[in-house]
Amino acid sequence: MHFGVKEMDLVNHLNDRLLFAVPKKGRLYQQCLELLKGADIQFNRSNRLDIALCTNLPIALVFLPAADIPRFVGEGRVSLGITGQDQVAESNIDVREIIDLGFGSCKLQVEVPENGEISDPRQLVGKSIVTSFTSLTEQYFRKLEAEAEAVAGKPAVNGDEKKPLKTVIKYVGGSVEAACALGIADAVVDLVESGETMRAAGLKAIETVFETSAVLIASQHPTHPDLLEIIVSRIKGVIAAGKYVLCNYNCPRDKLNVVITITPGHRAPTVSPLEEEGWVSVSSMVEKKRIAEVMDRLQAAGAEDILVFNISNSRV
Ligand SMILES: Nc1ncnc2c1ncn2[C@@H]1O[C@H](COP(=O)(O)OP(=O)(O)OP(=O)(O)O)[C@@H](O)[C@H]1O
Ligand SMILES: O=P(O)(O)OC[C@H]1O[C@H](OP(=O)(O)OP(=O)(O)O)[C@H](O)[C@@H]1O
Repeated sequence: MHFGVKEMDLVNHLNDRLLFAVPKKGRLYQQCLELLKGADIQFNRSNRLDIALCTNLPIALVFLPAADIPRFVGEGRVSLGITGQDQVAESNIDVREIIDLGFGSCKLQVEVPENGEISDPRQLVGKSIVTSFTSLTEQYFRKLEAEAEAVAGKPAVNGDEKKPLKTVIKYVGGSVEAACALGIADAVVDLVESGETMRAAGLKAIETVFETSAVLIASQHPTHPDLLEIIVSRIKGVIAAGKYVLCNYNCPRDKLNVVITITPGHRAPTVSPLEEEGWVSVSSMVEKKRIAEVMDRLQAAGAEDILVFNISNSRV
């Protein structure tokens, strides 16, 4: 971390500000910046400085590794943060998960050599596993070992944390996939999105340990609760705006009963009379991923002039 002299100056200006932790690089970085822009959280970040004061709100952004953000937020001095749900679960730290941000989706999976003998995670009990997620991996193998004991008819305490684990779990900080090829692991537990990295390393996934996406987290005791609520509702608005589109169409009044069941809207659709006798115009929010199917159904039900608009921001 680069807390230089300038940052020490900045630290002295932090007392009256809500601290908001954002990943300093990596997979979540770019989308976090877009989210902050959407929520109109403006800041200037000097080159290589990991603290930036917001210019339009009493907030300071702190740029930290995604893996460390749950700890900073859990300690309470940093009130808000964005990181992966995997990092929150791995850290075992008590923070409030506020909203699933819908990006950074991937799966923490058990990966083994594509052409090897292992095809079932139970074959890995007692073997060597390499991962950056040692806590989640240990929990997973504790459960697996307890199940194996139960099947063997021995008394099994489900996931007993005091019992030594037979499976060896080793930590590496990155390039986890290389561990099998380098002969230090029988399997790895790592994040998979497209599967390209895994396939390039000659590995295949045999089990999912955890499904994750980016999440907004808050400290249990935030320093500026009122400001926190404002930021949270701005971010919720940006996320909702990205999930929905606005659908407008015209239809004969006698078809209204049918079409509004297709576009019930967030609360209710807006229906306005048209100048043409017997016709109405309907406006309704629709989930973006369902819009093509909704347009098909509207057309089949007699709607005309169907128009779809992006929503740039919202408070719903
Ligand atoms: N391939 C991926 N697709 C989507 N989200 C991912 C992917 N890899 C990681 N993530 C999410 O991003 C978080 C941070 O991962 P990333 O690998 O970017 O961390 P980093 O170690 O801080 O960055 P870097 O890998 O550049 O050192 C992960 O905990 C996970 O929630
Ligand atoms: O399934 P894919 O789409 O190929 O993505 C998966 C890869 O992405 C992440 O690493 P990243 O590239 O962020 O670098 P890292 O290994 O340094 O963490 C993850 O650790 C995998 O290696």
